[in-house]
Amino acid sequence: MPEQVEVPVATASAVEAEQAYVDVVYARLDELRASYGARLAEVRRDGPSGSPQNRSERDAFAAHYSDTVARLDHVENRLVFGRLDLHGTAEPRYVGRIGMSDAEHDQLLVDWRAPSARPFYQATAAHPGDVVRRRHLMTRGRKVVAVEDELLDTDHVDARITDDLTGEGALFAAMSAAREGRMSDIVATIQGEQDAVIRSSLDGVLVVQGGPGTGKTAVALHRAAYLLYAHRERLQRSGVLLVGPSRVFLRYIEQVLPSLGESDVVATTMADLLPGTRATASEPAEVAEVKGRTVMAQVLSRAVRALQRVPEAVQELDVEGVKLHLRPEDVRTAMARARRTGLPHNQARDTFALAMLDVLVREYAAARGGDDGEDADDRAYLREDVRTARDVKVAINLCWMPTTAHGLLERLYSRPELLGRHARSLSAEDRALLRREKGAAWTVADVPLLDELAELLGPHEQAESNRTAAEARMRAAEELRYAQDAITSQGLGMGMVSAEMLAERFTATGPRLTTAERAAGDRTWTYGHVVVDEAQELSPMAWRALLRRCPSRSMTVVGDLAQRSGHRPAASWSQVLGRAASEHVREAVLTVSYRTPATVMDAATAVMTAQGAEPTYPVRAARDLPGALAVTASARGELVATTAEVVRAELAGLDDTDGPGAGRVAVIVPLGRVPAVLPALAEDPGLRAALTAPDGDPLGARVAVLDAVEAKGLEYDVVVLVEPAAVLEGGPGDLYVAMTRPTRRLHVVHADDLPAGLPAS
Ligand SMILES: Nc1ncnc2c1ncn2[C@@H]1O[C@H](COP(=O)(O)OP(=O)(O)OP(=O)(O)O)[C@@H](O)[C@H]1O
Repeated sequence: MPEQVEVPVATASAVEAEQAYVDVVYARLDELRASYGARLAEVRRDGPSGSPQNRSERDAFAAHYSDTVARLDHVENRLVFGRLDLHGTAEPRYVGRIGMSDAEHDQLLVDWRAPSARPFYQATAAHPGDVVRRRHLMTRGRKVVAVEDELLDTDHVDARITDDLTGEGALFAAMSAAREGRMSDIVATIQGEQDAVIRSSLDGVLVVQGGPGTGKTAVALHRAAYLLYAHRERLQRSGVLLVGPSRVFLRYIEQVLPSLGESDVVATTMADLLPGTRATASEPAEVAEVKGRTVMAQVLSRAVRALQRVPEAVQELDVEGVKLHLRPEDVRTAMARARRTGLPHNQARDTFALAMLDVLVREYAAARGGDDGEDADDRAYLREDVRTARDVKVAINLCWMPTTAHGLLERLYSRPELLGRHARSLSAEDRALLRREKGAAWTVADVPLLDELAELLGPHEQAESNRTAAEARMRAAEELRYAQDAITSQGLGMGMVSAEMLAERFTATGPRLTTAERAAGDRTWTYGHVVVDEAQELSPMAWRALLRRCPSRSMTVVGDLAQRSGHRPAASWSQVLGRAASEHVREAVLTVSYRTPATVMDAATAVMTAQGAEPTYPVRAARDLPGALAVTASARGELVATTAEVVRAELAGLDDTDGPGAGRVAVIVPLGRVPAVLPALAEDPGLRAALTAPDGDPLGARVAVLDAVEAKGLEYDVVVLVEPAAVLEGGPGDLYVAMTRPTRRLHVVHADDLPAGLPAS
């Protein structure tokens, strides 16, 4: 196992030769950018005028050109990273971020996702296929700084090459680079087992599991990019949904897909899944657990059904002084008819109301002395009398009450007698956990329940029209701004045309939205593929919400059961997935950790094993580093001061190795302690600047203070882990997550005893 990074030195002439090729590719990139940029400018110069049809076409072109320019801008870094020399062809094949041809249509670069790029990731000494030599090009900016060769021709096998790792020099350089607070792509160094997952078939549920740092997130993102490339027709129309554990995590990964040339993916968290609902409150884990149980689906379904009520006795209704009768048997018949439509509650109400009106109008007509020969106009008047009568409206509503998901869930939570009636399968203690005041903010665990209710209820006309009106107002304001810009930029105006007039013309064509934009705003949108990261955290109710969005069951589910929060370990993926575990599920395992040094990985495994929570999948660390694990004991009452000292020393260490200000440190503290520890550390003048997050971006600070749940999925050069015994109180998974975040060094600071399995020094 190599101890430190060794980028093989290639001959100067090889670097020079590759530089010449790389220059050609970048020159072509510049040419394409300039050409698309010019076309975009031309379309924009024509400005927002002309017929709605013209405008709509121009908008389509403008959107296409600006997408292409953005795509070309994003692939600047490491545009070319590989070369294959193949048996039987004199021309080498270059592999890069996107496919590119020169002006004569000769291929300059093969897209990494194309079938012909596959040997770059898959060929091994044992199975070289046609590959004689694989070359990794390491670049900084547009400059080739090194090349690394692997000879796969069996006559020249390099003894160092194993079947496990390809392009070790490039790989170790990537692994050891100082972290900048954002994930980068791994396109140049994808390993064989990862490539197999990335290119696995689109159909069915693929569960990708593996220990911390095995590249699950990286693989999930590259797979999304691969699927969009290989199945563009199918996925461009339906879209791809990516669900991550937190907004911070989504920011952490946000650059990866664009750098792979893909930006049309809807990325969200469970908290933000339901358009128009913001889940901002937090709640105890045991409350969330009850809300996540499958039985809640039954509870909600009963609550909706209870909105459909048959009166016990005949009711008298007054219509224009005439007494009509609402009979239980008529209500029952109308209800049966409405239920037979199979429509959600609010929509089926129309059928119910019409059927009831028919009965009442007949009685009304008879009471008014009319007969069957009455003409259509008369009947329409009679019907209108009945329909608008207050008594009738109230009675029909009482029998079939329209409502919103939010309103109903709020009533269930705040009225114990309602919950008692509909949630008999929950114990009294569990029901008490669900209780909350009206008007309290929503939590993440509420979102799947609201979504389930929205599905059962369907849109509520009044609530919906309020929302549509608000959206229309926003859109109108946007159109007005656009029109004002157009007037200013083209010197229109001068009393001839007002922004309002222009805006009115624009609205005729409506805004142009990408698939992702349309999908993100539509609760009922069904996606062509769904990727779920940190999937071990999702409740059965959350899976139901995701499955509704993916009827094709084409999903990539990524996670690690050992990293699950809380004290209820999951024995298997089928237990976690619940209904999502259909016969289409297939599992893949990633086995090598590219993040955490072996010493730290071994310590984390030992701690888990000592807690009786041995990790599900053994992980082999790709490397070790000297001094990767340090432990500092603190006097009780001086924990923060000791932590501050340790953090300062770690920052100084990074300054020395990577240059002033480079590298990131995370201080991981027990659940609930961030609000106390962060300001206390910030009192240290040596740390204040490093703790400051520019623009409030938590990933922007050089030193982050967070708990294990917030740290999920993230990584830092150095992790200072404060009081591991208390972190363990959140469950063994939390400590496992916390210990496996560093790429270089874990520094434990403790005043309490260390958890079993963690060596004292
Ligand atoms: N083939 C690779 N080449 C270079 N770096 C890699 C490769 N695979 C993974 N990495 C790096 O390893 C680190 C861990 O990857 P990632 O976050 O995807 O792992 P994970 O399995 O999702 O981890 P966790 O379960 O702890 O969240 C990242 O920095 C990633 O870029």
